[in-house]
Amino acid sequence: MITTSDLTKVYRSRGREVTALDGVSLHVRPGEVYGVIGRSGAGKSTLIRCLNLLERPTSGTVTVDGQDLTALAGSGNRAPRPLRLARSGIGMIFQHFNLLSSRTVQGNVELPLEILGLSRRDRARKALELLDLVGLADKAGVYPARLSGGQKQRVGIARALAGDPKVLLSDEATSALDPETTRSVLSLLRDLNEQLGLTVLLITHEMDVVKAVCDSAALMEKGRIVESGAVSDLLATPGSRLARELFPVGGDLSAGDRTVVDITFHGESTGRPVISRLSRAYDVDVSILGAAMDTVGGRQVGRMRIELPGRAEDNVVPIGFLREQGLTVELPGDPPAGRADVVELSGEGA
Ligand SMILES: Nc1ncnc2c1ncn2[C@@H]1O[C@H](COP(=O)(O)OP(=O)(O)OP(=O)(O)O)[C@@H](O)[C@H]1O
Repeated sequence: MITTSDLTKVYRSRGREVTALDGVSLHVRPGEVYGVIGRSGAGKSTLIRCLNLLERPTSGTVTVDGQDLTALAGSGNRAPRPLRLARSGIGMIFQHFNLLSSRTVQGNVELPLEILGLSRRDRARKALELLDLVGLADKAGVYPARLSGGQKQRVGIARALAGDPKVLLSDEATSALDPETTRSVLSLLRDLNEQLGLTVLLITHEMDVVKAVCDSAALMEKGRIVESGAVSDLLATPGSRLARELFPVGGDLSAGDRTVVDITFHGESTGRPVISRLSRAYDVDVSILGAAMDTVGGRQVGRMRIELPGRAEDNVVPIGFLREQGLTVELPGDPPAGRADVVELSGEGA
């Protein structure tokens, strides 16, 4: 649904060049919620602004729903009509909501419908439908100043859906909200994704957002995507940084004649008594250093850090047993062998 190919953006100001995007190739499948995560300055905002041509990339292409947006002339808010039309298929929500304080809630949602040229009656009907969809039907006549942050973001979402977009871009949409409101806005995004088949690309600096709602994720650093893939694949991949950050296992690495093993349980393996079987089968004392269960991307996942007596070479057979049980097994003391610079774990079509 969204594909970028070798996207670069170089800013030039006061004789200095900043490469904000450095060859970003991204593939977001129709109907998925895709999170781009990275620290401040990684290039996330630049990426999202290049996706809808609010900024023109220096090179590379952006295709949304089969249309190459970079082939259309212009950029920014005052772009020529073909780009503005293409953009009506892409909704966007913002960290600080960007509502007009002089208009009521309904007036804010009607704004893009006015630009699309709908009659007063059709605008009102559509705006009320959208407000109902986001749970704010009773706030149509209220001004934004009287709304909570979560309600303002719901208005932002209703407004973003006015042009019946297939794609919704979210620029840190929950960063200004408290944890509970964040959860309810993310759950609304997930509902809209499921009900309307909406493809959602969100940028965030919070791992919890990715954990709560994303099917796929990409880690961005210094303008580059350094790792990407379906969250469930990432969790099953030894050495994945995203997996480690999404789901830190806890427990210190101990030194000496011991082997520390990180295990990820997912799918059917979460219910099996694997550790007691391991202990019985190999007559080995297993120490549990840290463990947690959580829901990631709507699926239950468990992580555990255990310690076995003896060095790694002495534990090849018990470790093999764990792998045979369908678990992802990592030896966190070892550097990941032969890892490529960029890890791409997406399934077909990526
Ligand atoms: N208009 C601009 N002119 C010059 N440099 C810019 C401009 N916009 C962004 N940059 C630079 O590009 C780099 C990426 O910035 P960007 O805002 O995309 O990162 P980010 O990951 O979204 O971070 P944040 O969450 O802090 O906004 C930074 O070094 C930033 O200073």
